[in-house]
Amino acid sequence: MFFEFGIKDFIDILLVAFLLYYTYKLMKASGSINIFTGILVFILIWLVVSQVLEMRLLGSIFDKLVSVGVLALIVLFQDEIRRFLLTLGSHQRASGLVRFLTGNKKESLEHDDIMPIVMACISMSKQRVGALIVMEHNLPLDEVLQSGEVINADVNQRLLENIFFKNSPLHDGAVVIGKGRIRAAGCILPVSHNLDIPKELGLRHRAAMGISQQSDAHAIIVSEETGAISVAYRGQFYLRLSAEELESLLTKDE
Ligand SMILES: Nc1ncnc2c1ncn2[C@@H]1O[C@H](COP(=O)(O)OP(=O)(O)OP(=O)(O)O)[C@@H](O)[C@H]1O
Repeated sequence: MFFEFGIKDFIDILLVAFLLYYTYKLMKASGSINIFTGILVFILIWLVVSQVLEMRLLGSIFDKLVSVGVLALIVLFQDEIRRFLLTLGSHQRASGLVRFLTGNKKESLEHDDIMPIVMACISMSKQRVGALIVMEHNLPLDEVLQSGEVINADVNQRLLENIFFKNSPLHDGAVVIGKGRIRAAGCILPVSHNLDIPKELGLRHRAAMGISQQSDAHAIIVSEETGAISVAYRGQFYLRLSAEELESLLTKDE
């Protein structure tokens, strides 16, 4: 019997390799790399038992475990799956196509809206005022918005500084900016449990990382301790940014 290997098989293998690599990257970002290794080992044992050794009893037990396991994995990794689909959907070309088909305009901040945010961060950094600002893009952050107080005001440097001023009742939590407006303050973000985050970065940074892993938002952090300005975006930190770096990161059209 000849083993035929065509272009379709090549694409098949390439897609599986891509899927595995992407799953690995997502799991690494969310700190669940050991679970990924465990699943791979389990699949390997399952294949050997049922396909190579053809052990029917053990094979059928493993088959049952796999069908239940798929459901368990969906529940366990709902955030990662959501992020994977989001990344696919918010890829520049894909979202461009969706906007073209639905006739929606891109909801991003204009350069004029970004400057007050950059200026506010620079000013707060100099005064060692801690801040956490989330910039909503294509994925709506309704749950996060509901956890805070509605503001619905123009993006304004002095208002941002006022919100994060130490004695302000709304200084705790995050400000969410979206659709060209300061939408809410005092918002609670999901905290990332990624074990790779350096120990010196506390809860403010973990909260920024959390929302960047679950959405396409930029999360800007001004450290109260060091005054450093950092951004979490798509599960990655950009630490100790200058004003120019912050501006270019926020205006970059992904
Ligand atoms: N889940 C969360 N959602 C929104 N804001 C949060 C969350 N967790 C913490 N914060 C904010 O972060 C503040 C605590 O920051 P903490 O000192 O732990 O962080 P940090 O990353 O070390 O930052 P800093 O360098 O400013 O100290 C809280 O007062 C609160 O305003």
